[in-house]
Amino acid sequence: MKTVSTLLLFGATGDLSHRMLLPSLYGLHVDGLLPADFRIVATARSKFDDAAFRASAVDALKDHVPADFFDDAKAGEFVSRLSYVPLDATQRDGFDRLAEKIDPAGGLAIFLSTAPSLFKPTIDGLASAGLTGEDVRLALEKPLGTDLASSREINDAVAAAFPEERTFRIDHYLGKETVQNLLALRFANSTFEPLWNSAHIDHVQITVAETVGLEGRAGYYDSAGALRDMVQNHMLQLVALVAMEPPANFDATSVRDEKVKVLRSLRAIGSDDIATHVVTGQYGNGAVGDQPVGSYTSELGKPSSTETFVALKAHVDNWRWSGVPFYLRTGKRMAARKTEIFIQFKCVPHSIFASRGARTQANKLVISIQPEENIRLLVMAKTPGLDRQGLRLREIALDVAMADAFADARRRIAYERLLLDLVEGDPTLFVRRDEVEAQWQWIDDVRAACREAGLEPRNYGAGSWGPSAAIALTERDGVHWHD
Ligand SMILES: NC(=O)C1=CN([C@@H]2O[C@H](COP(=O)(O)OP(=O)(O)OC[C@H]3O[C@@H](n4cnc5c(N)ncnc54)[C@H](OP(=O)(O)O)[C@@H]3O)[C@@H](O)[C@H]2O)C=CC1
Ligand SMILES: O=C1O[C@H](COP(=O)(O)O)[C@@H](O)[C@H](O)[C@H]1O
Repeated sequence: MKTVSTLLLFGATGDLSHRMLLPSLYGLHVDGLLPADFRIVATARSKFDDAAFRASAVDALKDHVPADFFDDAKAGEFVSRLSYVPLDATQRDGFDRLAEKIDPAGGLAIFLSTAPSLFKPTIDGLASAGLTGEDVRLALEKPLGTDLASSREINDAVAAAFPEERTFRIDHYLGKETVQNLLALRFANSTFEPLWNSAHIDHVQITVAETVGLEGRAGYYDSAGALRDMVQNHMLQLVALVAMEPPANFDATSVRDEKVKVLRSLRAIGSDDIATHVVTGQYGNGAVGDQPVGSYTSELGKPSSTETFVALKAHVDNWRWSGVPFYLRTGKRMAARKTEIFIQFKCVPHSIFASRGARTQANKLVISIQPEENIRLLVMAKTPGLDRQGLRLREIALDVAMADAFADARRRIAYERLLLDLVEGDPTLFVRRDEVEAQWQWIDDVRAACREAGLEPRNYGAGSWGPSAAIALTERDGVHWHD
């Protein structure tokens, strides 16, 4: 696919645009990665002219770009690429005016950073203004539906104007450097892959813990909950990357073909499994660090049974992963911000050191995605000495901090990579329709089973690691969460 010369940004005045998209585009501009003639046409309902929107974009950059990366002159150059067209996406008449701002010959990437309820009217408006031709590609932000049925409706509306190869579904976790590094770790090294299976791996843990609460998104979050907000998309993508077979190439079809096989192999959780496989929670009063924090319902301002935490035991039912539990947990207002993949290997089959009184522990691989980005392999080593009182072994860490290993590389916002791939037409790090639908299928089954079993969120103190039942979920298998 060719590089396009225009980005059309819907929802340009919104939070995501201000915090992530404009700063990412600025980063690409500063690094010289945008074509010289590249233009960004921004749109939303608010009444700005070009100059006023550019001024608001500079303000957003000042607020959200790290101070040592913000530069007045560069920001001025960057915003000269921007123009603004006020438009209500639910009204067809504004789209022709929008089309006049766009050079069709250079190709167009459209980014919908708006509520999903606007996707269909927006696509209809784009089609009526001739903005869906073969040089046009469309990127969509999550949430892509609230269940499989609504996700299919969105996908059908998109497919009516944009074929799959021109549809770019965002999961911003795929834009994170350390998430991509998981693929490098697995498939650019010969060390791990022979061990990456049920013969050598005891279990996998994936944790996405956040310290933040609702952050001004109460309406959306209360209707979604942790299972749909985080597990349906980001966490299942992490599961797919950990569990997939080696793709033949690092290209969109090969990678996504392998991911979808994993997603389709997830074992459905039924209502009889709920007690042993799912724990949900909602935070009560507590403290994150030394900051007192009110309960979810006090933040929300009304009673709610929405889960702000979920822990699950999942299985990938295929040859490679038979019998290996994948423990997943995510929550708001937890003790620390931590996104981590933890691989627990099996113990050595026989310890030659046991007769000398030494205990061995199984190896562990800890892939920290954020806020620290590092890879740590925990292995056994002999404690130095003459062993007069018996031989002692100790767990030591082979530790690589990405920030040290790649000290000269700027840490980028995930959206920088995704926006550049959109502009250049590389869909490898975007989610294909069959993946999204397989993810929804599994989540719909979990939700139906939770309803049938009458599962209610348990209370956990803000600033903790979730309800104690989440600890029991793994402990009954003899497994401890890696905190
Ligand atoms: N913020 C975040 O961190 C994340 C957001 N998302 C998703 O991305 C999408 C955007 O999120 P966010 O920026 O936070 O939302 P906001 O509510 O902050 O922004 C919504 C944007 O849509 C515009 N808009 C609303 N109604 C219309 C309309 N009828 N026609 C044209 N434009 C309209 C608004 O501008 P105006 O009022 O001027 O029209 C604004 O620019 C949402 O679906 C959200 O769930 C996903 C992941 C993270
Ligand atoms: O998509 C979402 O992700 C964020 C967490 O993203 P991260 O990059 O900070 O890990 C989450 O806070 C939000 O609720 C969810 O919608």
